[in-house]
Amino acid sequence: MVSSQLLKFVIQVRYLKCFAVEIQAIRCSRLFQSSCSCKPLIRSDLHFMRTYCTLRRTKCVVSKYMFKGQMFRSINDDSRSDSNSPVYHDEEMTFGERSAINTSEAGHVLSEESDTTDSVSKTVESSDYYIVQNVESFLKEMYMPLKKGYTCFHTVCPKLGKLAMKKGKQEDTLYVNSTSGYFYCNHCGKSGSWLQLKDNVVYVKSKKIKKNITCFKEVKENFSSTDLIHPDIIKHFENSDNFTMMSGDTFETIQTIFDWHGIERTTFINYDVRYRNEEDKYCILFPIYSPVGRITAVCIYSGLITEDGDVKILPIQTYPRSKDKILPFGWQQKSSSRHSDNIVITSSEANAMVINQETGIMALALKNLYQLPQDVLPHLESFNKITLWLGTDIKAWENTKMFSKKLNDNRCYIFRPNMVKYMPLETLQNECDISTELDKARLISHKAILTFDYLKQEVYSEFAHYTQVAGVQWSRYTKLNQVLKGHRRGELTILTGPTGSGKTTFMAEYSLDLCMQGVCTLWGSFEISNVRLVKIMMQQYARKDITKHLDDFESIAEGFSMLPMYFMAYFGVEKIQRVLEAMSHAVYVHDISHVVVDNLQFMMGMDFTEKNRFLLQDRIISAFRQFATEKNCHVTLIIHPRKINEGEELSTSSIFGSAKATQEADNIILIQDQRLVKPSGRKYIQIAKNRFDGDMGVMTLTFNKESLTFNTVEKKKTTKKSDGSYSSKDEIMNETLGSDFE
Ligand SMILES: Nc1ncnc2c1ncn2[C@@H]1O[C@H](COP(=O)(O)OP(=O)(O)OP(=O)(O)O)[C@@H](O)[C@H]1O
Repeated sequence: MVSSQLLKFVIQVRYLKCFAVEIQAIRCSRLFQSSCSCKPLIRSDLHFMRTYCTLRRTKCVVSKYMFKGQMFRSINDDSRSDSNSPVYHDEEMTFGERSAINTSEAGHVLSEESDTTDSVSKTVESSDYYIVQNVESFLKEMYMPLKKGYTCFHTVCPKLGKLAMKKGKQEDTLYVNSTSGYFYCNHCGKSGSWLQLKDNVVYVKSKKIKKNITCFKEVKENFSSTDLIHPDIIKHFENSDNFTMMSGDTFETIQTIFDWHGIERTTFINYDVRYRNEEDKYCILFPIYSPVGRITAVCIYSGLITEDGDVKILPIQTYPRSKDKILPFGWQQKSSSRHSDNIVITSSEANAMVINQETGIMALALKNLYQLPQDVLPHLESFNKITLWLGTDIKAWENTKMFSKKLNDNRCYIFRPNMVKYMPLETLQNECDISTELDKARLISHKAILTFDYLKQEVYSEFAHYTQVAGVQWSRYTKLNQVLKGHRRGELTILTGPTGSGKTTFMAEYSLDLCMQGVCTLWGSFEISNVRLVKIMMQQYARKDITKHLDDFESIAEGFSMLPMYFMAYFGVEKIQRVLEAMSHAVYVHDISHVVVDNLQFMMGMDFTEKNRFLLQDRIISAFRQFATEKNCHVTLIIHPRKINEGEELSTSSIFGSAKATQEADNIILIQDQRLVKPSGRKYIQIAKNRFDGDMGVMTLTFNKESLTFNTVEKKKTTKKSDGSYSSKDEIMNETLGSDFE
């Protein structure tokens, strides 16, 4: 809500010395509290601007039009300088701001829709992550002391006086993430975005007497807005008992059901784990504390022994059910840890407890193994050694590399594939020493030249886990798995098809399928609004027409909101630079591993000539290619095909632009739609390029109009005719082409 109220104004600033004219755009939510239109400026606002300019050693001239509550066009922008109509600074506009202006100015229907989208999904705001490059200079300009940590700058709460600034005690530290600008203040317990930080620092610094100011007034407290425990947690805890009350038999049964042999009863007690008996079902409640010792969630394991003597484990439930990221388990041991600068990050509550029980080292268990929330980074700043023990397979290795980068490679100790055979609990159960295993972890090497010995284990692991190396498998498109083998990080996929052939609809389900298996996805839907896209995806997610099942909307929305699916807050033509910035931001903050851009033509803007448009497209494709490789993130681009003759099938050369797109892509997917020329014509997906192993093929789809989903059609396999066509209409055919693919 606050961010939607953020409106921007432009002030003209004249430097005293050189009289050069500069535009300074400042955001300040305090100045504009009304939702869509600006309130006239008042005296204190002017005072604020004066202070800001004094601090920046600049002179401020406020246009009289500001008092009418209008925003002004930049005087540097000749084409706009004489107009009085509202304008926004493209690169500093948040989604909320832009929606407001779009609705009023251009008639785009974004603002209303964005709220609906937000209720079921997460929108990656354009915030001003690009300004984050200026974190350091901004803090210096504000005369804030500065120390560079592993992931954050350490400064001091702006409310504190000079003495505290000098002392820089840990309890007064303000952490500012050096990549995203996200902040956490130890003194106020508040956390928020870079914009909120900037806004508040300027505001607080403008006040001479700071005693009565509420620092970060409009910012919520970290991890929980109140001291109150969520009713869901209370409800579950009320009906539960401490492990001290548990009989020996029950303890043994629980150990058998969940295979927790080796974890001592005192360990459960130390972690304040509770249990509850529901008829023959045992529920174990793990409280999830915040780093500041506040209970934020409860994670419930349930299981039973059936009459046949089989163990049945039920799905793990976490309450409160919220789309906010769940913090890692294990902060409750922060104060009692025997190694204050050493921590292990692992994969489950049991593993975290075993590490702590056996070594005294604090261990955290990530709730989602594919996401490391940036909220925890400031709280990990004090640890000089972080050991990542996330798993023993290729997927865990990929996540380990990603998290190590995020946490700072210089302090992360990791297990390369095959360095450890077991996870901590299994290690204990196999009577191996946890400390000895932990000692095997190594820093990620930065050497430019590597020996074969160094790579050997990794290479072995790639051979040994061939299916995992092939990537995440689709659950709805098993045929796609046969051809593409899986969805891998770091690749570029191009999807093209005739206009209206269902590119967006197909890609929505394709990405949703992956996302439901933990592939964190970012959608850049420039062609259709996020609301329309989410509507399509929700139908596909629920596999039914929601208009006919409106009563189910809430439960479908709840499930959908749990998916790691994010949306770029852009619509229509957008600058490639901004899109790449949003993508980088999302990769860092939300650990995105799949970005979908629909479609490339919207990145090209309008001001290109026939001559340079191929050049422009080539540059854009190169930029996405580079992004995919550098960030180890899969990018899928939807591109319109060039005009083809009626009835002609698409091929790799039908992709709009020069040959660059097809060269850069790892995978090319074509939607062939012969229904456009004859009513009985078929529609199918053709894999026209597959760099991973060269297999190509076609997959016929049937469309379910109710749920907007595609079903693959399985029919008899037939052979390819000499003219290259297929003798059967519906089949999947693989043909190995070898590796001469470029
Ligand atoms: N296989 C199909 N059979 C019939 N209708 C389909 C099929 N696939 C998609 N549609 C419908 O066709 C319409 C257009 O689909 P979609 O927007 O996905 O196409 P597109 O190729 O992305 O369009 P554009 O060329 O405008 O980008 C939608 O209403 C969708 O529900």
